Amino acid sequence: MLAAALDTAKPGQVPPAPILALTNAVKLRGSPPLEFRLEIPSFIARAGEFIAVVGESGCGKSTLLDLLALISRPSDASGFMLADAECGSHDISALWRDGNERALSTLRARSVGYVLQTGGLLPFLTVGGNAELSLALAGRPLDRDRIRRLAENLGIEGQLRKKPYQLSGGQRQRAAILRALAHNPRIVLADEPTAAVDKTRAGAIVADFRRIAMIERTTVIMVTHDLTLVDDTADRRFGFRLATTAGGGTVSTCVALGA
Ligand SMILES: Nc1ncnc2c1ncn2[C@@H]1O[C@H](COP(=O)(O)OP(=O)(O)OP(=O)(O)O)[C@@H](O)[C@H]1O
Repeated sequence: MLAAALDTAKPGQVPPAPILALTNAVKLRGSPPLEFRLEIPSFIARAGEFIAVVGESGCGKSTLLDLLALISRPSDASGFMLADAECGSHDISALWRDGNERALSTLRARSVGYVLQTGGLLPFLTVGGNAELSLALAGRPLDRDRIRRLAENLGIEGQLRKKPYQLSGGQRQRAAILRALAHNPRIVLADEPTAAVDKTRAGAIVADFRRIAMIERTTVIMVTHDLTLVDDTADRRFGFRLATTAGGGTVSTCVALGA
């Protein structure tokens, strides 16, 4: 795995450059005294890594993903960088500070893919149509060969003409992964992508997801409450350390977990 390769890199070998780096970030939710405060001292992702974010309900996993997806603005951050294939590095803090919604939404569409717990596919489009829409929203030319190849790798090439309601739960999640990868984003954020399927199917889906992302050199950041699901898959893991403030609020600190 990539992390293992990095750990054993010979002196002088340069690890892949970060494509996403968030430093000394804070996100506040709610208001005192029952405020929720998520602290992220350092979250760095490199090309092709599969990173698991693990934690109990309410610890801030979705809050973290929304920050990384450029959907939600950090309350504070000393650094926030996203490297885009087309235009190089972007200072995301500056884009939020300047209210540059246009640049943020372009980056979101081009550089980020999202897999939701229950698929999040548009119900009125076919599986193929959902994937094609990702390319269109990212401003990329239609590439049916790419979509077919990804679908074959995910074992759903026979489902491309079906609508989401005509699929099984596992097929729907595979279709959501197809949609998230279709436009060749640098990063795919997956929020409990296998929550709706049984454990055996979940393991197979995560393994296929990891294999394809590695081929594509796409970074995957996957949220799960089940560490065993990503034990053999993840290059690195992040968790959350929770503390209660005197006023009854919560401080959750996102920390790297040991290998
Ligand atoms: N709009 C809001 N106002 C105030 N607090 C909020 C708001 N939304 C979420 N929170 C609080 O923020 C904390 C983190 O929520 P978040 O959804 O990120 O947790 P999570 O780890 O993804 O949980 P789950 O696994 O249950 O989805 C929770 O304790 C929640 O109560």
